[in-house]
Amino acid sequence: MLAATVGKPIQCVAAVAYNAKKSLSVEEITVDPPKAHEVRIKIEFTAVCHTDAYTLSGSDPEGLFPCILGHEGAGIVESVGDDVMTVKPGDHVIALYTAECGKCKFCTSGKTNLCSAVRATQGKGVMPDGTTRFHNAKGEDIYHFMGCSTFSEYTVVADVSVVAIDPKAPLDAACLLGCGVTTGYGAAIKTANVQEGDTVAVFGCGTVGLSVMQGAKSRGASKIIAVDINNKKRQYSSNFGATDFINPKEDLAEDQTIVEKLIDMTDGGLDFTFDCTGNTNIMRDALEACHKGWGQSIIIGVAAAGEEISTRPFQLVTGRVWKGSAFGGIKGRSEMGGLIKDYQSGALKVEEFITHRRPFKEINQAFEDLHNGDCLRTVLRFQEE
Ligand SMILES: NC(=O)C1=CN([C@@H]2O[C@H](COP(=O)(O)OP(=O)(O)OC[C@H]3O[C@@H](n4cnc5c(N)ncnc54)[C@H](OP(=O)(O)O)[C@@H]3O)[C@@H](O)[C@H]2O)C=CC1
Ligand SMILES: N[C@@H](CCC(=O)N[C@@H](CSC=O)C(=O)NCC(=O)O)C(=O)O
Ligand SMILES: [Zn+2]
Ligand SMILES: [Zn+2]
Repeated sequence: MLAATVGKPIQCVAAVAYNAKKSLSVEEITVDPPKAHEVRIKIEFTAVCHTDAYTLSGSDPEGLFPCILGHEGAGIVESVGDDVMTVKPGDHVIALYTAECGKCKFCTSGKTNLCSAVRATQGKGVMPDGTTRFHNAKGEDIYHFMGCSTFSEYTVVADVSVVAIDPKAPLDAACLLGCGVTTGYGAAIKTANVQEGDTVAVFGCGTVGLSVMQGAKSRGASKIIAVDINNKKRQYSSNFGATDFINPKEDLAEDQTIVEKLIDMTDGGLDFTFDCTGNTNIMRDALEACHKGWGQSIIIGVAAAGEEISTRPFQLVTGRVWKGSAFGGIKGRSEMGGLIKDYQSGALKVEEFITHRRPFKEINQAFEDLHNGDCLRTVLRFQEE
């Protein structure tokens, strides 16, 4: 049965980021109906990813204000615009910040999960027609974010930016597949394509890094070394498959660098390293800890505007490879079903990342949770209990 709201604007709660470095304003906004090739979703659960905090910090060159942040969200389709063929009202869905149109040069290349269909307008905070579906009580426009804007009870996304999932999958866990878990797991099993016996080091043991570890473990990596400056991440790392944990602030001999320590531990360096911190000095360490001749370092962390990476070109001349990974190299619409199945079969841990739960109105505390060291993900619920 169609909702009574179909074709009409909806008033609902959202968290608006009016300025960088300021708390979000939890307020009532208006969400316009979806236009052609657009989908309006009732978000049930959303989590806060480190990238939301990064954009709110003002360090994102694409950050626009006022906007509605959030890109780890799951919910139920309320209505669809004309010509939407892939989802229908009532479908359980995950919003996708990496679209998949299936038709563009990128999608048809077979070489990447990046898609160009809506990326340009997505980066400008608007829908593909150049306008926004969000307005505040003063009638002012509010920008979209990463094509998702899940910090709103209702959001509108492009039809290429949403995937329907098995309705039996709990949406509070499924929302984490919208970014963190998929990103790390995919980086290990797709971008790096870790093989049995490989040695792996993961810098940064948040949701993304821990998900890399579980991907590497699923492939039978012989050594998975977790590196983090926060000792609270030691136990989490072990839970997600790490064989070793190093805190560079405590576990290095005098005058020993983390690179030297890792090379010592692995007979010359690692087959794969992953940066999951966004720190460009760590990215260099991660590359230089790779084995001469074949080691590959995958950059996942997002660095602030103006930051640059550097190393001696000799590091690459002698066979180390520097790569990046967005959304784990996963194609959201064609591959999410497989991840949901892995989660349902118990092969992929997802719920285990939910360390905190809060009602949506506590979203600002959820950003604080993120910086408190013991939080992997805070899941926010829209439904009052
Ligand atoms: N490429 C992509 O598609 C995606 C990229 N990202 C990016 O990935 C990164 C990780 O995200 P997420 O897991 O959510 O973030 P978290 O903040 O949860 O995890 C980062 C971890 O790195 C640790 N850390 C910070 N500095 C260092 C250091 N110098 N050495 C070792 N460890 C360090 C942090 O410790 P502490 O607890 O003390 O802060 C924390 O445990 C972010 O930069 C995020 O923006 C996220 C999703 C997708
Ligand atoms: N606007 C940012 C882009 C930061 C970035 O690299 N984002 C990742 C996803 S981070 C998710 O939590 C990504 O997928 N990048 C590919 C893309 O097309 O954006 C900046 O400019 O720094
Ligand atoms: Zn994210
Ligand atoms: Zn495409």
